Amino acid sequence: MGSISGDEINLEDGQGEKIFVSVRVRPMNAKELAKNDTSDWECVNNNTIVYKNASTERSMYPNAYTFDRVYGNESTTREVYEVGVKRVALSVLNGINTSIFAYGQTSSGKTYTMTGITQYAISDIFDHISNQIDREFVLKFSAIEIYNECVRDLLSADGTPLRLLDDPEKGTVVDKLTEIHLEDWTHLMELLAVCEAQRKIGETSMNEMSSRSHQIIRLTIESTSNEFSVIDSASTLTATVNFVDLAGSERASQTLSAGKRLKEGGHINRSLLTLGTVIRKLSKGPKGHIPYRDSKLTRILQNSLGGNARTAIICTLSPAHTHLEQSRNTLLFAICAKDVRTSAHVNVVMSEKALVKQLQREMARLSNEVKNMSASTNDSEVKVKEKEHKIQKMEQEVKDLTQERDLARARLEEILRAAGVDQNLLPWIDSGSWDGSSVSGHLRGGSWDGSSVSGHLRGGSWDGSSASGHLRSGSWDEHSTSDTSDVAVNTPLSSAAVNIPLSSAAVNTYSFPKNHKLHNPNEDHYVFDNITPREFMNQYFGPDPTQDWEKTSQKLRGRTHSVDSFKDVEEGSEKDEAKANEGNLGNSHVDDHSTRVSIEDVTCSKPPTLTRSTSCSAIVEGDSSSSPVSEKNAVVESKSESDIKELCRQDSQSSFQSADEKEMQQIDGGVLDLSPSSRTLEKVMEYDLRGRYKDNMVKGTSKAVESGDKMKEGEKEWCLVFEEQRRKIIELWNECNIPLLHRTYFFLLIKGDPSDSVYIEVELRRLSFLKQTLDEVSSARALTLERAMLSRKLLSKFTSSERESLFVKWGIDLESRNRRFQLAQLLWTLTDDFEHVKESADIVAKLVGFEEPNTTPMELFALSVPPKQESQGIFSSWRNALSLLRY
Ligand SMILES: Nc1ncnc2c1ncn2[C@@H]1O[C@H](COP(=O)(O)OP(=O)(O)OP(=O)(O)O)[C@@H](O)[C@H]1O
Repeated sequence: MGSISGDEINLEDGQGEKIFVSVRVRPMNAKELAKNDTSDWECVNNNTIVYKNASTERSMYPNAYTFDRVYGNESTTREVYEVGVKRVALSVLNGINTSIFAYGQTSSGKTYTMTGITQYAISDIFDHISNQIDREFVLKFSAIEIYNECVRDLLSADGTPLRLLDDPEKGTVVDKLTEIHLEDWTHLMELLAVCEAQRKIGETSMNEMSSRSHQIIRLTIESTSNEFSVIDSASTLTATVNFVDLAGSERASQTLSAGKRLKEGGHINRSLLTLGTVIRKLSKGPKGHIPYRDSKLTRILQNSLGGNARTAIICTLSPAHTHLEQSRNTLLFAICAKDVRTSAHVNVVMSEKALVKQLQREMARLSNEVKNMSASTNDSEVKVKEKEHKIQKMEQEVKDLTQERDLARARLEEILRAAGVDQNLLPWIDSGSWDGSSVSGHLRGGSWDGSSVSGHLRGGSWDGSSASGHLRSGSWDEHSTSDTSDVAVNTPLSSAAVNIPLSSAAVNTYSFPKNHKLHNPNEDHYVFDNITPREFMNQYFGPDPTQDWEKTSQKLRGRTHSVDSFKDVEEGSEKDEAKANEGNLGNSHVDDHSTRVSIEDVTCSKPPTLTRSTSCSAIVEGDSSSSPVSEKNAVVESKSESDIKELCRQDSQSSFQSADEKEMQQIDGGVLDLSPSSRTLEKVMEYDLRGRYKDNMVKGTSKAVESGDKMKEGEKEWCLVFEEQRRKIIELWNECNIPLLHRTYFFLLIKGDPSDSVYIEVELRRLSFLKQTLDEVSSARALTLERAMLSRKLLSKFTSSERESLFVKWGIDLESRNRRFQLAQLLWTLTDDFEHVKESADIVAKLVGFEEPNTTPMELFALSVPPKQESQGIFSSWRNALSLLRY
């Protein structure tokens, strides 16, 4: 792939690469001018900014500061982007992780600058991609904010704080972060609007739209060559670009903060202080303790600051004398940042698709060489022997390659099948596969010089001698249960890199298969195509995470026991998150403590222990302390235990594959793992259960007949009830995606004895509660998107002049997309009837005029109006709300 900018930065200077630091001074704003404040700073050339009033005061601070670039108050964001920042940002296209930050005091212009920079950079990325015909690109978009030391997913309606996990290869990763396959510019604008609407902003006396959180927008770019003629190009490059808009440092006295704003300010200042300390220490060299872990911000940005990333920092200043101290602090930060070095390198990931193609190509080449050797006949006897020896070695190599190729292919097919991709579209289906054995025939008769093979292989990033070894020792091997689909060529890997969902990846990733033609997610499509919000979310945001009951319930608990490769490194503050998390749950979904305990029982993934009741029936025990029957322990018959062990083994083997696909494999008798599918197991269990249950019945009946007795009416009834309850349980298990392990235990141990009724009822209650919770979470998620899309639709009901006068009435800045979007959402919330939209708009206009100390109109509105209800008109609720507010 060609370089995207002429002036490439040299990555190999031995000491790493310096952060590109620029300073931008914004113009004086209306408030500063009204107070007759003076402007303190002047950019005397492209690199130096000086303090203008040096002669009037004696100060310990320097008066002139030099940086990679400085921009005066007349500069445009385009200029700031074009010089330096662009080069750093676009390195992502060459497989280098990059980060662009804006740092500065509140109201100094960080959001103003970063909004433009983000759009210019992504626009250039799109342009570059559209001009590349020899590589295929996959873009994934994600966004978070760090608010009051909690990490939130800006693309999810669920405000639950996300956890940070330490991954040995990727560093700190945000657990369960939504990642969306980015389609085009319109899609990007939609996503940025959703982020803007979701981001916490608030009014302070210094900035009426002050960002109260740090925002990180992340774009991951993977590119794979279409052509596989050169070994290097068979690899996938994958890298991320972060656009970081930090919250501004602030002084409570200046921002006149109190209450909520003061608390936010405290968190903001603390994390910026840690960022400052990290930068200061890094500027003295990477040795010694760097306190990355002291704040979520520095943990997340660790790679961008001292690790594998190319970084640019734009420090923004207010020129006003009132802010002199803050401006000097910003410049001191910038001075330290100048000396920080990162060690960016190209991230190459070899996807299995590339690997299969590469192996195939290599085998074809060997085949040709063998043919050529066969053609040569005038060799001496010694030389013929030598060649025969080489040929034997090569035969072995060919066998190895065949095996590796087949394994890589099988693995890829497995992944594609899981993603629902039509396998007929796979590139190698039609191409004649090369059969190693037929080559042996050629080899025997001819002569051959194998030296060129290893020479060729070693020339690339992949080397023939290590090909099979690399595969075996890499992150993938035939029996691996790892869900990583790629083989690393250079470490570290920046992300899993095939464009298909991997069932249990660290992030909640969804991207569309290459052949999937995605419609533009525009609101017309959504509003008029009778598509439900849930379908819409699934289509555009990927599979609903709430379908995965385990993950969701773990999220609800704020803690996980999952056995993934990450090390859980949560600290005190994250315990708070978990608490907050539970608090949320308590407010929204959970009515009583006992129910929450129940759900924990069901969701606990630590290996259950078996207990049996005195009635010889048993239950699954997730957490013995919370089980009402845990004291009644007894040993389960050994036969069942071995059954269970076997089932557990199969369950763990089956974690990657869906029930359907395994069943398919079983039927096909294919090359893949043939362990029984969960569905098959379920059938076995049903059969088992029915068998035992029927056995009991038959025995009971025959006994009854023998004794001339009739089966008691109560027993018959119980049998019917049991049958019905069992059916319901299976239904709920399927709906809540309950793991096979739990199902297995349950049905091995509950045999239909009347004394089991209590356990069955407990199971039913737990499942019903779980189902209800999952439904609520997923509809809340759908609702946010629905609002976002519909609000735009509603605004489009107005002519442009109507819209303008509406915005004027609403008292909002026409340029402020964020405000407009929020108000449009508001508008949508208060009407479910398009006829009333204009009337509603007037009411919004009134509401926006409503002032109350410490409460924004939006907050008031959120408090007073219930969420959209389906049949009952929200319009009347709105009117009621308004009358409550004495309008
Ligand atoms: N270079 C500039 N030219 C013109 N206006 C600017 C410039 N920089 C900032 N502004 C204006 O100054 C105001 C504050 O800017 P902005 O919200 O970007 O500050 P911020 O640093 O992000 O503040 P906070 O940290 O409080 O979020 C906005 O109204 C913005 O339009």
